[in-house]
Amino acid sequence: MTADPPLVLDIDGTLTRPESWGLDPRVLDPIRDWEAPVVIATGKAFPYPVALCHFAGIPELVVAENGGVVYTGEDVFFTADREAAQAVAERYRGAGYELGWGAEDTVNRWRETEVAINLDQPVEPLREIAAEYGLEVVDTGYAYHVKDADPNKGDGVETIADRVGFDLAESVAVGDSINDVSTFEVVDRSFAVANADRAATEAADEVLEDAHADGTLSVLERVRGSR
Ligand SMILES: O=C(O)COP(=O)(O)O
Ligand SMILES: [Mg+2]
Repeated sequence: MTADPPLVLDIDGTLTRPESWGLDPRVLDPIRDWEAPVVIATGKAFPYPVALCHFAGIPELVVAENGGVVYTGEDVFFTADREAAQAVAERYRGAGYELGWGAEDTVNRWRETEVAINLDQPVEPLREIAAEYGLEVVDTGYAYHVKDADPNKGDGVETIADRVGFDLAESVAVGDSINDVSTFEVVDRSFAVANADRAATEAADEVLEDAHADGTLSVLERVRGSR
């Protein structure tokens, strides 16, 4: 019982501060010092988790766009096509709605396999249009994601574990929302932070007492050296 277990970490709601955007900087040191692979698995567009790894000083092992983009540190895999999601976004705009991120839209600017819509925009028309294109709308609590139903974070994590050569049966995942359920299913031990939504809470092996980064830091403390 000396090695650290590999980690699969979500970003929003999991590495962030309560009630605001933004990383909790206390997570950076334990992640950097972790003596096993750390996979960042997020709904955010590819550059965001890559930048997080870069600034944390860890290898870039990344599942972005809810599994649509997977980076093993050597190869990038795209598991979905943005075309249909883009068509849904255009129809939604044509019906008089907005994606809700302003003119330059850095939320979608580098997004390659799905489209994200601000939670302050009406979701029902979005769901109706997405259904016409055979796509789903996933509400992460941070954005509505219009995406292919097939790719998910868990599949992406499996691809990375396979390529990097670590054992998911020894790994730990922490997350906060429905888009983390698939990662919970592929690891040994899964934890939902206290602010997690119902889907994540029900799927996790354990629901933490602490919320956001406090919850994640408590897991890191607990599982360090536990493999
Ligand atoms: O992009 C989102 O909506 C949520 O991102 P997350 O998967 O890192 O929590
Ligand atoms: Mg999240």
